[in-house]
Amino acid sequence: MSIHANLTLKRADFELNCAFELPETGISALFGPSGCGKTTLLRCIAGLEKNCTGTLSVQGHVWQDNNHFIPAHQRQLGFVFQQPNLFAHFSALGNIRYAQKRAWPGNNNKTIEIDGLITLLGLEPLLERKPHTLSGGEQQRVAIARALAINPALLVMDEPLSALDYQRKQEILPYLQKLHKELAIPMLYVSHSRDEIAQLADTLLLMENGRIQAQGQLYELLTRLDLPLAHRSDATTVIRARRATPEPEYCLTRLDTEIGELLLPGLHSADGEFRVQIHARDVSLCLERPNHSSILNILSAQVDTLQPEPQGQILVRLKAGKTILLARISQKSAMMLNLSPGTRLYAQIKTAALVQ
Ligand SMILES: Nc1ncnc2c1ncn2[C@@H]1O[C@H](COP(=O)(O)OP(=O)(O)OP(=O)(O)O)[C@@H](O)[C@H]1O
Repeated sequence: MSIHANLTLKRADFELNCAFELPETGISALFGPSGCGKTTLLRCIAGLEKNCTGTLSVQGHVWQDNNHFIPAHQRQLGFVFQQPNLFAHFSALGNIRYAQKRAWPGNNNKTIEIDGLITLLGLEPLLERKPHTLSGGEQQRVAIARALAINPALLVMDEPLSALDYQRKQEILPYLQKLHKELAIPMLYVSHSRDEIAQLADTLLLMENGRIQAQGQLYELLTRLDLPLAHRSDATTVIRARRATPEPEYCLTRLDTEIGELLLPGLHSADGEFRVQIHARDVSLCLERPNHSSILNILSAQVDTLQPEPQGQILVRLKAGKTILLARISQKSAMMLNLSPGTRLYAQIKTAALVQ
């Protein structure tokens, strides 16, 4: 772990008390209800809250402890806000160069090359344009490049997509996925969107009422029944495919996953990690393998836990090999199938229900 934090901040009507660790690379998502303290925690990390006490070390450098408090401008941190806040009088390239002139010295292979960054974020056609001529998503891509151009030891993003409409979000997400794959920088990403987190995060920090409620691998925390995510109406399992192979004849993609082969609509190609989401409400269960079904994705699984939910529903936590899958079915169905922990069954998921 390269980032260690144990931070406290007391306000008249709010107390932050967060202890956590972040890995050296990858995206850690900070997720929690409105007002739980996510932005306050980021401000503490950035050194913007003078009354924040405790310890924080990033990549071996102490940013604060009982005796030291490194001021904000001396913390090797890149910050991306909800609004891009670009300098209006500079071009896109001017904004990036401005940050580059103030860049921290690199250490070994961790220096970020500006040309590579421009390519990674698809900025070549935009470089000479002024911010007011760019779309919100394009401006945000420039803002991300600017934050990375200072060669940060940690990149923090506070709901970077929240000001964008659905279409612009979909345009920018692949760039964030590329950053995630290609940059060896730890990123802390705040979002209200469970969907964004499922697409981007490796690690999850769940926050509630000023505290870190749980932290761990995204895949595990999404399916833990003692945590709130599994109980939301959009509860989901994220499945990692090792490879995605297009099948043009039916406009489908065959995914080679840890739980077997899955078919996804559309044509995708990937030789490496490729994620799909399976919503609990889209998984149906049967005791015998169906032979005459339109559903193409049929997995062998075993009931791990059953948990009754409101509205006559039941959450079924399934084990498919070593992978956990959630199914939300009616209590009546669970009773008719006589489900209990250990029951062997088949989980069915329509191809159209798989979400990339
Ligand atoms: N400058 C401030 N002065 C006093 N209280 C504040 C200040 N900023 C935020 N708060 C309070 O601190 C608490 C945490 O707010 P914060 O903005 O960190 O939450 P959040 O999880 O980021 O919320 P959201 O998801 O809505 O952005 C809230 O109770 C909020 O009202």
